Amino acid sequence: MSERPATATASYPPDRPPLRRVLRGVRRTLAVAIALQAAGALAGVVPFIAVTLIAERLSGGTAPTGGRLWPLVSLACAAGLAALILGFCAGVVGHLADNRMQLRLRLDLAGHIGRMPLGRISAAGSGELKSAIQDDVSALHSLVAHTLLDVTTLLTAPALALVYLFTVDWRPALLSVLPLAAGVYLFSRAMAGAKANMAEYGAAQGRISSAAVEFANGIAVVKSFGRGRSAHGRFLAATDAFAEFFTGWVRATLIPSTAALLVVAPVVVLLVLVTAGVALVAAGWTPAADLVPFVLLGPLVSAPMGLVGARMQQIRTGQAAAARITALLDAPVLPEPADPVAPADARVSMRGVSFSYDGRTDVLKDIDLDLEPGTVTALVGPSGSGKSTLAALLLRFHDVTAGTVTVGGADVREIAAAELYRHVGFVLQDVRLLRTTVADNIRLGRPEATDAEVERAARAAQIHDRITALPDGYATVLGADVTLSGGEAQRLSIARALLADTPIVVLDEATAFADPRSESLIQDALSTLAAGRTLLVIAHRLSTVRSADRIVVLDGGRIAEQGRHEELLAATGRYARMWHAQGLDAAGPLTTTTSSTDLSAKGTHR
Ligand SMILES: Nc1ncnc2c1ncn2[C@@H]1O[C@H](COP(=O)(O)OP(=O)(O)OP(=O)(O)O)[C@@H](O)[C@H]1O
Repeated sequence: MSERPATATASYPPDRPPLRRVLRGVRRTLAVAIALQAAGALAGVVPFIAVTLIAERLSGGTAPTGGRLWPLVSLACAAGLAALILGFCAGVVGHLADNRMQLRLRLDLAGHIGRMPLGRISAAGSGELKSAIQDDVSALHSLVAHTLLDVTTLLTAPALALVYLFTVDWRPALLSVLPLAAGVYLFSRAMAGAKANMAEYGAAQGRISSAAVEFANGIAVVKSFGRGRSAHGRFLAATDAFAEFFTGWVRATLIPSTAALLVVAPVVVLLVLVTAGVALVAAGWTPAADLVPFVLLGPLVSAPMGLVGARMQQIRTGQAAAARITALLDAPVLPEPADPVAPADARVSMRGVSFSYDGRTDVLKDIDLDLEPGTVTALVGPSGSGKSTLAALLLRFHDVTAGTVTVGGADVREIAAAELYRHVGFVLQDVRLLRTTVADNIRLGRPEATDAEVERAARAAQIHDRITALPDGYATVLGADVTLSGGEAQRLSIARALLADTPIVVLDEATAFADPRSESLIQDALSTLAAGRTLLVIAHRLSTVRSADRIVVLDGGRIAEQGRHEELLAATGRYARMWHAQGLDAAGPLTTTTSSTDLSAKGTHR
């Protein structure tokens, strides 16, 4: 990642239109493809011209000789062959440009996403990122490899045919322009308001897909409350609204667009030219022999117009994809320090820390907090009080809006990312497992770890027995061969953190989804992980953190109180109220039946 340019954004000048920006670096190759395509399209018209000349000579009254015709036949064949070869070469060069563009865009997107704040990446979700890297880049394929070349043909071949016809006789030449002019007029009427309608079309499609996702995600919950039938109400409303909008749009454009296609259809153009041409010949304005080129070449002038609508649609789709890609490439990245410093120890300190997601409302305000090496600090507080956000700042998922977060005396913004994650590890609720072997999943934080070290970490995390029961043990590929339960995945992520052996660990203590046995295994694994490390734990159940070295109570983004469990209980403040509200007494759980093992119970702290 560090070998890539300082920022991908710098190489995508923001003042240029998105399409120009994504085509950066392949514009010359693309220009060559377009030139080849134009030459091929022009060569493709030559056989028609040659045939009209042959017809002229055959009908000229004098007996044609082979010597006068063969050069034209040869010219027609050679031009036809050249058109094929040039068209093929244009296609190859266009696809080469497209390949290079796709590869570069995907690398740039991957590199850029790698440098974006992790918090922003989690918020975007895998769907948005996948659709930019995969779908939008693929949408540009049609544009670059096909549409631009097709448009070149649509513009060049009719132009040459028209120029030739004007050199023959301007009167019928003017006639052959008429269907094209009528087609352009009708087509522009059909396209009136297309921009606004396309925007509404995209928005309506978006509403359908979000309603569909919501429907699919929520169906289990909604059905379990016996409201299965109403679950798809929003989805149906979105599809109905879309159908209504689309029908209205089609109704308004159906007549002009059908008429546009009709007037440029080759058979219609032919009939118009023959009728008007015969009238011109009958009036003595045009020699009869001159009609041949018009009959042969006239349809070539207008027929491509029929393809314009589809090609314009592809261009719009490509432009929209380019806009989404450049918007992602413009998303701010976390700046990497120019002169990185290394943390001296496992001490964490926050001073005057405030943070805002939207730049308006602070979700953390003026936080001062110290985590002493080898101690357990629990973050507690109501939902939305800022616990996860505070932990995310230590992991540098986001940068603080004000104040500083230091690790071992160094500001996290001054520590190189790789160095920071050698010091700070995490086990979060939402465990992400890679589609690779169990062993490689555990090795993520220390790729050079031996098999024995991987197994030792797995044993300590209480997951070894489960792994050996998998079809290929540690070589089992997750996701493909087998899927782990939530509790198992969390123990595997604890094994990962144990192997990475970072002196500081951020832990989102979440065992709510686990059954009592799994929870007790997780608690044992967490206790092993906690031993000797600086631990910041987001605690949802106070019973698990009562022997933490310090409990910090967050409320509304501020530290409301902090201290040891007994001190906070004695203070009869917010913590004491939360403790009692969870059905606990001074000694521990009153009503919970889950494990009483707590995070610091087994730990021998450094
Ligand atoms: N990615 C985000 N974008 C915008 N606002 C966010 C984002 N994540 C959290 N928030 C907001 O920040 C505030 C603090 O949220 P946070 O998740 O840190 O609280 P929490 O104490 O961890 O809550 P919980 O216990 O429910 O997980 C909340 O108001 C939340 O809505």
